[in-house]
Amino acid sequence: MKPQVASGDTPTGGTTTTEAAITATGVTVRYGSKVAVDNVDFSVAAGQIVGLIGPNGAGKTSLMECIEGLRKSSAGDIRVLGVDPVRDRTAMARIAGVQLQDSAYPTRTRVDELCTLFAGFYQDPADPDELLEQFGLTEKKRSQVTKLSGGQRQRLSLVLSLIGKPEIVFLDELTTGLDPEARRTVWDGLRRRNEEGLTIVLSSHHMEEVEYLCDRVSVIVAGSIVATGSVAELIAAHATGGERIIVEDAASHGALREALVELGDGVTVTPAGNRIQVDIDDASLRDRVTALFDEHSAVSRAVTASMDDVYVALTKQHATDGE
Ligand SMILES: Nc1ncnc2c1ncn2[C@@H]1O[C@H](COP(=O)(O)OP(=O)(O)OP(=O)(O)O)[C@@H](O)[C@H]1O
Repeated sequence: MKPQVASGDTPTGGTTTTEAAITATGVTVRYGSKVAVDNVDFSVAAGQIVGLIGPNGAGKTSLMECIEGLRKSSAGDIRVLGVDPVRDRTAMARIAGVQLQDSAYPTRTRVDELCTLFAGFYQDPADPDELLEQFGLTEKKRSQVTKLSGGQRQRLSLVLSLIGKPEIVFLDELTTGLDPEARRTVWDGLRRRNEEGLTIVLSSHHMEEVEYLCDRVSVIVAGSIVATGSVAELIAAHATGGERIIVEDAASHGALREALVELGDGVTVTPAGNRIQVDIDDASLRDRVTALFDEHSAVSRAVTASMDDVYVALTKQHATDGE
């Protein structure tokens, strides 16, 4: 029987199970005495987009490299669509594509030549032109790889990871260095591939990206997965329970800030550039806060909780737990 994995809540409150694309149990990665990944269980259902987030050095790349088969874990068991990624490199190359953080390609080669070279590795490759188009590189087709910008090279490595028509792709910080338009192009291209059945595992430091793309997200801190769920589940469980309001033009609102601080523990006042971030944890103070805004003629806007809040709450909590 194929391994199954819970893939999320159904509208009736139960959970659905689908074929597991990845099952990783008890994965540990040690570098000498350093434990970079500590007895982690991680699973991904086929057809999902799953994100790994966490601070620098948390262990995201180490865990992903083990799942990709590029690194042998110190302990644990990993299967990718039933394949042992370290032992069966040939099967792994057939089913999985990998976009690496620092990809080095022959520098004098042109983009289209490199795509043709990669396509030659596979029996039934994807159409490189279609991929270049999908990820906004058609105009760079005849450019030497060395003449591409960092963001264009990043997109090229994504195209190359998809040329073998993988069933699952691993993307490590995929849009780092991309401008906002290129980022949207990449996200939309990936969504389309996902709709065609591609399973995607990505690590990211961009919470907006995770919110836009991911069906499920795992948060990794100091080598352990500390939370997993959909974006909505994580926000409901871990984002600040109160209300957040942003006040513009902090420079002219010193007195307002002092008055808010005097309200005590139920209100947290945080300077944020030329804005003031006001978190109302005690709802009974809401009217007094509003009255102060009116009194000081402050321009304010409420913001909804996001993955940023989840990230900050969990990394703070687990950094403190670890102390
Ligand atoms: N080859 C290595 N030798 C020794 N230590 C390593 C090696 N690779 C990673 N580490 C250490 O293991 C820990 C986890 O690193 P890893 O690269 O997996 O983290 P990450 O979450 O991907 O970080 P980032 O967000 O910065 O990419 C870090 O403390 C790092 O210094």
